[in-house]
Amino acid sequence: MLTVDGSHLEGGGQILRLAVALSAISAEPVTVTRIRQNRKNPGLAPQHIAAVRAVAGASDAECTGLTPGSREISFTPGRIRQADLAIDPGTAGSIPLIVQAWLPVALAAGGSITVSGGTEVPWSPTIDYLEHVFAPVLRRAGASIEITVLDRGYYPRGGGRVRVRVEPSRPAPIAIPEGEGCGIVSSSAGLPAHVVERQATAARDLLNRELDLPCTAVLDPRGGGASVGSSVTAWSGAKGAVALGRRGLPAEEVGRTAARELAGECRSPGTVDVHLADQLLVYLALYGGEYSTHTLSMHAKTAGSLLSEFGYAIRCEKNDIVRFSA
Ligand SMILES: Nc1ncnc2c1ncn2[C@@H]1O[C@H](COP(=O)(O)OP(=O)(O)OP(=O)(O)O)[C@@H](O)[C@H]1O
Repeated sequence: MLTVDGSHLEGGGQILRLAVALSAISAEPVTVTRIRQNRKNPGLAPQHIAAVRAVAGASDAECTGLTPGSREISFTPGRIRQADLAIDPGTAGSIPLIVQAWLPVALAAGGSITVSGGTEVPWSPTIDYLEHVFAPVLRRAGASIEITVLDRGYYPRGGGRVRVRVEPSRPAPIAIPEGEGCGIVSSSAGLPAHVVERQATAARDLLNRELDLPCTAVLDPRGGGASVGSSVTAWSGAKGAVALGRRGLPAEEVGRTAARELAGECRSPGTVDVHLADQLLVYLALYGGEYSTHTLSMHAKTAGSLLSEFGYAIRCEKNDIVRFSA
């Protein structure tokens, strides 16, 4: 039984999600203590519980301590099995983060998950980032991952629903393709149709000016669902950037924020953006390969040290560029 300290100031939820996924994959029971201890709202939030339940469903695990506010859980995995799961945190908890907890486990045996909650949530990848930045790296390595957005759900109301289906696969080592051009998804719900157009135009204009790359934009305006909100996700190759709308923020500014961040990522050294760098580490550990980014983030450090606690070795060389390999 491994004991993992979940009290890091940054990446508290990440430690928990990754710890249970690694427990399931390595068949090593784990206790996570002092969960998000130094946060304003310490302990488990509904989205963390949902992520643990998703991993437990894919690995027939027994858990204790899975209640809101709990500071300690134990997770005893069974056998990874093909399962079709439905997970609903009952809040606008991030669907992409719940899916990311489940995915490395589910890839071993295949299966599906339908998750309710938020497709666009602050401090989290958007669902478009999952589809266009994160998943393509794994698909290129041989994973079969199908993501269907049934409803978008914007923070704080949520109400989104996403189904992800994977085939059993053992992907080849991670290798990052060169980006050719850029893509944009501009989305909204419960707002006038011109919002998605203005967001996309502002993002495309800035990217054309700054990067001189051909740019295609997809507009996804939806009528009244449970939530009101908007987002822009922009990407080139395995570098992406997201921005969320909010009341009082001009639509153009949402588009420019995502585009500016993407332009910055594209001008920086490395093959993936700083967020994808931490999200891919578990796959690097499982399948081997290499990639690089410009900054060693706290999230990447945290994921790297957790992987080594489970016996997975990742090499990280840091010069003017940060290279990860395994
Ligand atoms: N703008 C972004 N684009 C892509 N990925 C992002 C972005 N912002 C955050 N992420 C990713 O989301 C994850 C956030 O993990 P973290 O543990 O901080 O969140 P959390 O589960 O909400 O934790 P806590 O609830 O303790 O704050 C990280 O993998 C990070 O790379």
